[in-house]
Amino acid sequence: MDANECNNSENSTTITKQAPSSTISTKVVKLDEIGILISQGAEAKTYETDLYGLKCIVKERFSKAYRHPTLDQKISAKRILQEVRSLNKCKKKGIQVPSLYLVDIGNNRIYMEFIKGETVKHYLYKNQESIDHQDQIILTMKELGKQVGIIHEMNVIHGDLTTSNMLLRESTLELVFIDFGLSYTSNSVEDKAVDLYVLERAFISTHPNSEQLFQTILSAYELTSPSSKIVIQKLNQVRLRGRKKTCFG
Ligand SMILES: Nc1ncnc2c1ncn2[C@@H]1O[C@H](COP(=O)(O)OP(=O)(O)OP(=O)(O)O)[C@@H](O)[C@H]1O
Repeated sequence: MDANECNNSENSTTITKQAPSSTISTKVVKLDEIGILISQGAEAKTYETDLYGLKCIVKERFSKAYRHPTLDQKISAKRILQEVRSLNKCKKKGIQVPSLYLVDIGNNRIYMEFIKGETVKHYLYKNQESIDHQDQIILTMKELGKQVGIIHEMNVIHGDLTTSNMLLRESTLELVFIDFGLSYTSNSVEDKAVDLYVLERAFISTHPNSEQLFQTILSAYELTSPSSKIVIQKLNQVRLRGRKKTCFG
């Protein structure tokens, strides 16, 4: 496969330089032929496939016809590298994210661990009203707040914190963060507060009566570091701005 190999042991990722062109095949394997399309977003298609016998997920960014091809390739490569960087930083800190198997910049693809489980969105839809699941839901919300706090402490902004971008591993019910395609590095309190605001809006718009759940997330977030208190104060300002926008357009 024509790829830049990404060796993701627990602590390191190396993207190796491409082999001399005489030694590699130029045939690009079409993912439609070898995988099952499981999702198509605005920028990428996600497939489930098999890599040397290992079930995996491949995320392929597709080109945008309205962008100049060279610029398009640059933007795609930048986003892929940013996603890879964020995944690695999180992995190193012990945050549950899919392990990286291969990065294929030439074909705008990332191959990663397939997480067997369901999205937090689906889990809450099914169980939010069930008395039997309340303890597990609260545990998951506390874990969510703590993990986002650690992610922010590393100055990683996820960029798309929604309950669709968190999976619960079937075997352990561990929370796994996915989709770092819009992530970036920033130490700005404002950026972290906006990340939380996106999560809050996602909760309010997707899960009815979830104010208490979000409060549980914030309480756990607040405990992660001294600076997280400041982020929550900023969140109040971001909320006010959001309301003004909704009221006055
Ligand atoms: N590592 C994984 N293991 C299992 N399923 C995954 C994995 N990564 C992604 N998925 C599934 O594929 C879907 C889309 O993945 P992802 O969110 O990364 O792509 P996207 O194109 O950026 O999507 P979106 O348009 O929702 O932002 C997820 O909602 C999830 O159901």
